[in-house]
Amino acid sequence: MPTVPDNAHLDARIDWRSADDAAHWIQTAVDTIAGALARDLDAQPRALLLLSGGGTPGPVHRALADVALDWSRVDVSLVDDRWVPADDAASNARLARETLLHGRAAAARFLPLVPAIDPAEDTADAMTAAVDAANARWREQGLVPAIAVLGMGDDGHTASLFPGARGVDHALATPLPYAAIDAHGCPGAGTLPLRISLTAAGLAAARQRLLLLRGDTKREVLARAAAPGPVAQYPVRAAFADTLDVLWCA
Ligand SMILES: O=C(O)[C@H](O)[C@@H](O)[C@H](O)[C@H](O)COP(=O)(O)O
Repeated sequence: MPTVPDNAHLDARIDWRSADDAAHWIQTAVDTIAGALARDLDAQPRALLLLSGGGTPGPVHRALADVALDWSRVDVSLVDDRWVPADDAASNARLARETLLHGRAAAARFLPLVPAIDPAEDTADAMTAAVDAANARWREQGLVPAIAVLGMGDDGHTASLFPGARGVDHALATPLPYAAIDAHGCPGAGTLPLRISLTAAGLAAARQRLLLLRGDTKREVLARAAAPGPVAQYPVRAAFADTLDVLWCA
């Protein structure tokens, strides 16, 4: 079992777990997420699950879909999404629908962040309206997320909080759960710079945060981020609220 990296001055608030192999990593992630949902479903009528996008979480979502939960009482929403149509290959809503929302989990209620995009509408206005709607829904739904499942880029971003992106300073300071991000010029955002993202407050609001990491590069980036420093330098630091569960595998 790989041990916690000896070069990692991990903050006491990081609960680091590493898995021997991908199968163990997936099952541990599924058990953690399902446990968080079951805990909330035991205590209240509904539970809220927040998912990220990217290339890491798909296998976990697929395995999670088979878990025997009362999925009809689960709301699934997103940590962040790209400002693309819901059927776009880059859409995190599409990723959630394709990897989680089938089988047993098809009974869950999905709450997207990005509405149908009207090309005739001013993009900035449309994104502002979508963020306002996501924040209003969060307030009206009154649900504390049972768990936010996070990823991290090699630049130390999580959600869509890219270092140096327009809107990140606001997202790290606002008490609202979602914000619009313009990551033009941020390599980590690739060709998808316009985002709606959980803010630092949104990340902190979740009862639990699970950061799923694969590979040595991400382990090293997290170790650097775990050292003291400004959140804006490594925005994954915004997820260090209270406790951050990290699950890593080579
Ligand atoms: O919309 C997104 O891209 C994600 O929410 C983002 O925060 C992702 O978790 C990281 O970029 C890591 O992505 P990988 O899993 O592809 O490394």
